[in-house]
This record gives sequence, structure tokens and C-alpha cells, in this order.
Amino acid sequence: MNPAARIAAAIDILDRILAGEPAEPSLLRWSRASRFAGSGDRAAVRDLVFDALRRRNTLAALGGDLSGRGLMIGRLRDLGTDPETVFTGSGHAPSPLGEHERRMPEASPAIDLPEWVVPRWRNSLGAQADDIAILMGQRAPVWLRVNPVRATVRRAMEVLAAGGIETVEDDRLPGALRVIAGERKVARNAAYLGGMVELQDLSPQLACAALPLRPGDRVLDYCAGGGGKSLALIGRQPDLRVEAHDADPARMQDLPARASRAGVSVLRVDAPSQRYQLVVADVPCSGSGTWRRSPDAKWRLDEAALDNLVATQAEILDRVSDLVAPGGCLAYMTCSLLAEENGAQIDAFLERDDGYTRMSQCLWTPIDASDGFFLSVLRRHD
Ligand SMILES: C[S@@+](CC[C@H](N)C(=O)[O-])C[C@H]1O[C@@H](n2cnc3c(N)ncnc32)[C@H](O)[C@@H]1O
Repeated sequence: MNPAARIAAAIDILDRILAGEPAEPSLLRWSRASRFAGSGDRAAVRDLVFDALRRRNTLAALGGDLSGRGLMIGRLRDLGTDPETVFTGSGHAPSPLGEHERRMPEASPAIDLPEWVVPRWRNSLGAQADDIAILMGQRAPVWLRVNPVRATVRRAMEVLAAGGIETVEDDRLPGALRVIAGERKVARNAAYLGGMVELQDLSPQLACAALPLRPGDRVLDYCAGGGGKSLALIGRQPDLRVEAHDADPARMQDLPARASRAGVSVLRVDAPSQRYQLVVADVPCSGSGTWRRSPDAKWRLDEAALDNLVATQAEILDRVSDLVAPGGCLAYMTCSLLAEENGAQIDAFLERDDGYTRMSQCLWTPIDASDGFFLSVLRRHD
């Protein structure tokens, strides 16, 4: 496919997404119906669609319309390319620009967030709010966590490099590697398949590194999902006894294979009833800190869904508060940047439950780390 044909494909997919279809199924449907498209075409079309969703308001303003065509016209203008050179109608290129599309719209600065989110975003992030919104319009870097059970950092970097994946270490955390070339090859690389590295963004790695852990501690990962936090914690302290729980056990189905690849063991528990030295609650959230990875989610979230998430988070806090041993810690985490899911949620919990003291609290953002990620560590009184 030539560049114009890829843009034409992205226009069709974006129109379906704007009509309400989720992004991944739309892309999959297009891939299945387009056997002629090679892997390079599929990756390029995916990038066009996701780039457009990340900066939807900006590109729609530049393209004069919130539609697949408007977004692609806006993207070309943003890149300094005259859209008429691409929208030619010849071959598989999109049809020529209409009269209204040819007119360059008056520049109006746009923030790439849903309108209802903007006041909450600014209220949560203060003076950095608009800069963070701009960073959320860019592609996310890929980060790896070296698993010390399987390899040294140097060895992991060598195995990755042998497969064409270049990485650099990061001053903020030993064992965190930023991928600077070959991102798409990671899942097929021997270092990944052999458990030397896991895909994990820098910010949750920093959060896991900040948790208090002692050899032999009993730890509960209460919202374990695929087990990213469990594995990161055992990587730091292999003598932990980690148990994983999730309200939806199917979410943990990959955990045994991931743990065995990493050379560690994690016990899955249906109904935790013991007391633990550390309980991690990596609660369901808006994902607003990861919107550059899943920009579709940014436009699909609505106020009612956010209210439901905030209520679920409060219920989880109330439920896990009794699972922490006296003197132990509760680590509340979200990949959100919104105060109501983060600091305000913890303030409200501490008002309801006087058995805890806040030990530390941190919000990482793309300005100082990578994805937006929140951690609050609370200590249960003896
Ligand atoms: C942010 S994800 C967890 C990601 C995971 N910790 C990781 O690192 O891969 C939140 C998880 O919480 C689970 N969940 C939702 N409601 C829950 C509840 N009431 N109790 C326990 N887990 C819940 C979801 O099924 C989901 O897997």
C-alpha cells in the first residue's frame, strides 16, 4: 500500500471509531478484510489511527471537521504537507478535497481531552496540566523491567541487542530499560521469552520500587490482573510469599505462564482471609495516565463511568483495609492522573478509617517519569 492508500484505510477505520466502535476491533476487522496489507501496512495504518486519536481535537480543528477525512487532512497540515497532494482520488488515494475542505480553518488552540475532563484535569495537575496534556498527545515509549532472577542488566541488554532491540538504562531506576529501537520485536525476543525482561512502563516500576519489602513478607496483590505488580515485587525480593487475587479470575489466566517464565511462583487465591504485611491494591481506574497508549479510552470514558470507578475504588479500599496485618502497609495504586481517583480517594478513606496513617504519596507524570501513575502507601496502626 502506498502512503495515500494507508491514509484512505485510516479514514474508514476512524469513521467507524467516531461512530462508536472501539478501536481494536475496528483495526482487526480492517486487517482481516485487507489480506493485501502486509505487516508494515498494518503497523502504519494503526499508527495513523492512534496518532489521530491522541490529538483528535487539534487535528479536527486543523482539518475543519471531526471525521476520518478531517483528522487526516488536519494531520497532513500539521506535518506541513498540502493535503491536496495526497487526496488525489487516483488509485487507492482518498477522493479530492471538496470546496469547504480546501479552506484552511482559522487556528484555534485545542486541548486534546474530552471537554468534561478539562476542569478535572486542570484541577488535578495545576500548572503542569496543559504540558502533560500535550505530552499525552505523543506516542508512549516502550519500557522493560529486567528480571534479576533470570539475568543481569548487561546480559539482558546483550540478548535484546542480538535480536535488533536497542535499549538504554535509566538513572532513576537500575534495571529499567527504555527501548530506543526495535520496539515491535520485543515479544519475539529471547530475552522476553526467557523471562529476562518484562514489558512494564517506568512509572509503575518506580512505584513498585518504592514499596516496603522484607524477606519472608506475606504480600497480597489484591487486583492482580496479569500479575505485573506481583512479578515486579518478587523480582525485587525473591523471598516474598506473594498471593494474587482478582475479582475476575480470568484476568489472571496468563499469570502462571508469566511467573514460570520469570522463574518465580505466585499463588492465586479466590477469597483472601489472612492478614498480610503488604496489600497492593492496583485498582481499576480511568487509565487517564495511560491515554497516550490507549487514546481510544480517553474519548470513550464518561462522567458516569468515572463515578462508578471512584465508587469501586472506595469499596476495594474498605475491603482490603482489614486484610493488612497490624503494622503492615496498604499500597493503593492507579494509572490515573485525576485527583478524585488518587489523593482525594485516599483523603476520604482516611476520614472513614482511623486505623491508618499515610506514609508516602507520589504522582508520576510524563514530565518526570513516563505514564501517569499514582501511589499512596498507608501504614496500619499496631
Ligand atoms: C488496573 S487492573 C490491574 C492490573 C494488574 N495489577 C497488573 O499489574 O497487570 C485492575 C484489576 O482489578 C480487578 N478488579 C476490579 N474490581 C475488583 C474488585 N472489586 N476486587 C478485586 N479486583 C477487582 C480487575 O479485574 C482488574 O484486573
